[in-house]
Amino acid sequence: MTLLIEAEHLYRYYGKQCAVKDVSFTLKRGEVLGFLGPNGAGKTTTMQMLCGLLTPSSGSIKINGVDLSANAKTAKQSLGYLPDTPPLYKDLTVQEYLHYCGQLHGLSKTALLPAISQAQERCGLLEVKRRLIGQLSKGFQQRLGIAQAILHNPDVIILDEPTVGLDPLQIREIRALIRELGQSHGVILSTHILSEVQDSCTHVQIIHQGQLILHESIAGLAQFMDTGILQVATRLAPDTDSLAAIPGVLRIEALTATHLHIHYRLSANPSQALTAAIIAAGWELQELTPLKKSMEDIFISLTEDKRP
Ligand SMILES: Nc1ncnc2c1ncn2[C@@H]1O[C@H](COP(=O)(O)OP(=O)(O)OP(=O)(O)O)[C@@H](O)[C@H]1O
Repeated sequence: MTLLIEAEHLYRYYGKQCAVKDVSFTLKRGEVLGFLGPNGAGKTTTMQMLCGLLTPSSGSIKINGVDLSANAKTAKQSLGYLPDTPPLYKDLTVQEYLHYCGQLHGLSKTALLPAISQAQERCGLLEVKRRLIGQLSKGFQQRLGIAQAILHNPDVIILDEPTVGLDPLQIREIRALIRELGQSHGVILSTHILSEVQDSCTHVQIIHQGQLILHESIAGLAQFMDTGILQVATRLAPDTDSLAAIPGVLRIEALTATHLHIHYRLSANPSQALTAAIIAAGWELQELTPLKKSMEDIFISLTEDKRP
């Protein structure tokens, strides 16, 4: 299967400042890659290089197997881009605007109308297609921004902060749309919102001071979320010495006589043995939950580790 994006050893200098350092990654169809990083980390610079708006100082980008610098026009046909501020003309109707965008994308006359209808349908715009863009809510304007990005049915969709400024209901709708797009395309979205990555993405990538410090599947993030602590509650006070003797248990932190934090070796999770021991002793188990780090905790620990 052809990779939709192959970015290899990307560097970008602004004068002497190196904004992006040796960034390499790939994107496949069916992946939604969340691109995270603190302010000034290099997200926009990287996204603009991927879209062909900024030339890398060195390194190479292939879009759907086509080299972006050698064959920009062909490579860009596989790309749809939503900048952080959608390029909308407020005096046009939704239909007129998409017509104009379709012409810019080079769609033929016969392809144009079906493409507009399909994009409107996918983005939930059919009910407002005759309305002036300036009169639409921010949520509908954002959907329209996405519609112009997918109008020519590109393989790769790049979305810069797609949910900024939307209300919670609109955010939920746009995230559902992104997940749906991810099933048949490859999507990259940049965001500051960590929950957005867990909610909409299949993969996450964190950039810090120009360098990638994490590229993981959302499933693979589980290993970073383990704290090695079980939260245990019982109705009757257990004998902590006998629990501490169970293989895998490192130490027991008693919050109260019946609420414990049991620290364990990650390679030997003692949940089953603890459950069995507590039940057998008649201490009445009420809770046994692994404590997990949040995305925020992971993000902070990864970026703090790399501070100069
Ligand atoms: N045109 C430019 N000229 C000089 N320096 C720039 C330019 N654009 C970006 N930079 C610098 O490059 C670094 C990376 O910026 P970039 O905009 O890519 O980061 P970002 O992760 O998108 O940040 P934000 O989340 O704040 O948008 C920053 O230090 C920024 O000041």
